[in-house]
Amino acid sequence: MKRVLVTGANGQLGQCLQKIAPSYQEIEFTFKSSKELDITDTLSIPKAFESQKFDYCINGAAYTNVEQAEKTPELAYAVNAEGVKKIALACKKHDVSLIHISTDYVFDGNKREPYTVDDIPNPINEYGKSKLMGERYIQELMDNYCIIRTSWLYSEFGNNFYKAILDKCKTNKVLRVTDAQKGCPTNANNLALFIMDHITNQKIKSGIYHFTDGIVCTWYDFAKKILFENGYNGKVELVADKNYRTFAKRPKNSTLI
Ligand SMILES: NC(=O)C1=CN([C@@H]2O[C@H](COP(=O)(O)OP(=O)(O)OC[C@H]3O[C@@H](n4cnc5c(N)ncnc54)[C@H](OP(=O)(O)O)[C@@H]3O)[C@@H](O)[C@H]2O)C=CC1
Ligand SMILES: Cc1cn([C@H]2C[C@H](O)[C@@H](COP(=O)(O)OP(=O)(O)O[C@H]3O[C@@H](C)C(=O)[C@@H](O)[C@H]3O)O2)c(=O)[nH]c1=O
Repeated sequence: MKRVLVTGANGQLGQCLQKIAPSYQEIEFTFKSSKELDITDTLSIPKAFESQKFDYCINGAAYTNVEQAEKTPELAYAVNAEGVKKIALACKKHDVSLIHISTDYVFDGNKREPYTVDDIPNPINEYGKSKLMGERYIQELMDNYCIIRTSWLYSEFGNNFYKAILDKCKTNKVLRVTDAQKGCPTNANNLALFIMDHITNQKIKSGIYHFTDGIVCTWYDFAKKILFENGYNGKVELVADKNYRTFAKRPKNSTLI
């Protein structure tokens, strides 16, 4: 019987993991929401790790609001960098293997081809910088870890671009979506399965991995697909808008391979 602790359990990935957990009878999951285990809180971390011996910790806890991170970066760093450091130290102390999720936004987007794990990160926004700092802490402190970079997550859970576009379709006749960035939309349910495959088969060694669903497109292309899948074609007009205004800079190309 393997024991797995999941942080950030009520987030998008956390809920995908909760959905598939019953099909892993040989694994005992402990799901902790942000209220039950705050990864920035030096007291709540030891409490969780001392409550029982875990084999794995899946860190689904993160500050993921890319726009807000520009305005209050200290909150993003507290969770994505210092919080991750605290989790890494606890995992090391209790001999727990850490599965941590990182992002395509650690890259600057200037490369024309897809980014490999050997490419050097150079984030251009505060969210990406804070996530890279989290990665670096894990690499410095731990031997037994797996950092999985993924991108453009969507699912039936949490907040994501797919749901934002669907919400807008309910009220807007015209949608403006940028075609100035390309990347790989990834179903968070597939990421959850990939993580569980790692745990059940112990196939991959410590290090950094890239996981996506493999299809490269722009946000505009993705929005087009979302409209099509949900019967909004012809009902809502989709306009490609290179100049869609945002607070945070985003990489032009954050395709992962
Ligand atoms: N969403 C995406 O498109 C992508 C996400 N990723 C990465 O994948 C991982 C999962 O993302 P996703 O599930 O979409 O993110 P969500 O924002 O949906 O979930 C993150 C969870 O972390 C929790 N959390 C925030 N702060 C803390 C804290 N201090 N202590 C404990 N929990 C906390 C949140 O709780 P609360 O709601 O209470 O704040 C939330 O439940 C993250 O590491 C993210 O950086 C990578 C690429 C793409
Ligand atoms: C909702 C919307 C967004 N956009 C633009 C804004 C932005 O440039 C791009 C993406 O929009 P969002 O702000 O929803 O997505 P964003 O928060 O940038 O998504 C990112 O989240 C973090 C957590 C990650 O790790 C990344 O992989 C990525 O998924 O699309 C439009 O052009 N029109 C719209 O109607």
